Amino acid sequence: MSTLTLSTSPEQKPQELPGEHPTEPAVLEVKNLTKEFAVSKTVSFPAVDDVSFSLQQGETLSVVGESGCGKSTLGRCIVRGIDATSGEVIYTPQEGSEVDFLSLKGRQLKKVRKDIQMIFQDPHSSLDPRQTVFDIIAEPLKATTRIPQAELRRRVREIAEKVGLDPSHLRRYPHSFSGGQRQRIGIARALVTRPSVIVADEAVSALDVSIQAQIINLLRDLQDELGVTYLFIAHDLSIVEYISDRVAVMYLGRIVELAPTDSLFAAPKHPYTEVLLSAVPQPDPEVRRQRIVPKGEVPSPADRPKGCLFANRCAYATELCEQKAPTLQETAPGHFSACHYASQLQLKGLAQLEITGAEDHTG
Ligand SMILES: Nc1ncnc2c1ncn2[C@@H]1O[C@H](COP(=O)(O)OP(=O)(O)OP(=O)(O)O)[C@@H](O)[C@H]1O
Repeated sequence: MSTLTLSTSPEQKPQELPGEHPTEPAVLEVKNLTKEFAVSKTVSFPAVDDVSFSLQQGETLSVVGESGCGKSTLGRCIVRGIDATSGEVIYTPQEGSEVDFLSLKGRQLKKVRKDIQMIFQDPHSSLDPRQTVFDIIAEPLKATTRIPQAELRRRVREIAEKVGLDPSHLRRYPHSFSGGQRQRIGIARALVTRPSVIVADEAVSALDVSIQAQIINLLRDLQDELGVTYLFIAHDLSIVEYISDRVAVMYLGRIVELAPTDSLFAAPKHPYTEVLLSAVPQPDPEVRRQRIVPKGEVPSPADRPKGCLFANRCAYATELCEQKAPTLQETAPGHFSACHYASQLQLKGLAQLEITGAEDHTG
C-alpha cells in the first residue's frame, strides 16, 4: 500500500511535554487527558485520547482538525464544562503554587475557575435571552467571587468598554444585538474575571467574514493588553495562521503534530497536516493549490486501528504504520510529530502547494 518504502524506523527520543520553551514555567499543562464517550452499554471510545501539551503565558495555541476529531471535547474538559475520564490540567497561577484544576473541589475550584474561562462558538445559544447584557457579563464574577455591587458595576462597565460595547447596551437583552455584538458580549463575559487562560471554541466560525476579522483583532488587542493566554479551537486554517503562535493538529482524538505556526505551515511533519494545508482556500484566482485528497474513510471511533490512526488514509504509510502507533516526538526545535517517518518525509508546506496547474497528488 505504500508509495514510499523506508527500511528503518526513526530513532525514538524520550518524550517530553510539547511546549515552545519547555524550560520556562507553563501557565497550563495538559497531561495525558482522555475523554471517553459510550457508543453502547459495553463499548466506549476516546474522543480525546491521551493528549498532552503545555501553554506558555501570553501565547495563542490553536487546535485544528476536521469535524469530530475531538477539539471541542478537549476544550470542554480543560475548562471542566465536562468531566475528563482521566488526566490532569496543571494550572500555575501568577502568584501561588501549581494545582491540578481537574481535581479541585469547593472553594479552591471556585478560585481557580475564574482564571480559566471559555468563549463559545454560537453567540445565539450561549447567551441567556432572559438576562440583560449586564447580568450575562456579571454572572461569572458573581459565581466565583464575593464582590460589592458598586465594584461589580465598575468591573462590568470596564470590560464592556474594552470589548467595544456601549454602557447603554448593558441594560438591553442579547436578542437585540447582531452576531458580532453578541460575540463581544461573550468575550466580555469570559474576561470579566480577569482570567489567565481563555479557551475559545470556534469563537468566530458563526460570524460573517468581515465581522470575523474585527473579532479576531479584538482578541489580539485584548491579549496584548491583558496578557491572556488563548487555546484557540478552530477549523479555518487561514485564521489560525494569522492568530497563532503555535498550532496543534488533532486526528481522531490525538495530537498528531504540534509546532510553531510558521514551521507548521512552511514545513509540516505529518502527512495529515499536509492534507489539511492543501484544503486551505486560495484567495488568488491565478494560483491553483495542489489539493491532496486522502484515500479511504476516517476509521469508525469504535473500531480504531491499532497502529497509526491515519495509516489507512496516508499516502506514505508502510507496514510499520499499520502495526505500531507512533508517539509525538520532537523532530525540530519545538516541532513535534506523531509520524514514524517525520524526519524522512519531505512534505509540502502551504507555499509549495500553491502551484499553478499542478496535478492532484492523491497517493
Ligand atoms: N456528549 C457526547 N456523547 C457522545 N459522543 C460525543 C459527545 N460529544 C462529542 N461526541 C463525539 O466525540 C467526538 C469528538 O467530538 P467533538 O465535538 O469534540 O469534535 P470537534 O473536533 O470539536 O468537531 P466539531 O468541529 O464538529 O465540533 C465525535 O465523534 C463526537 O460525535
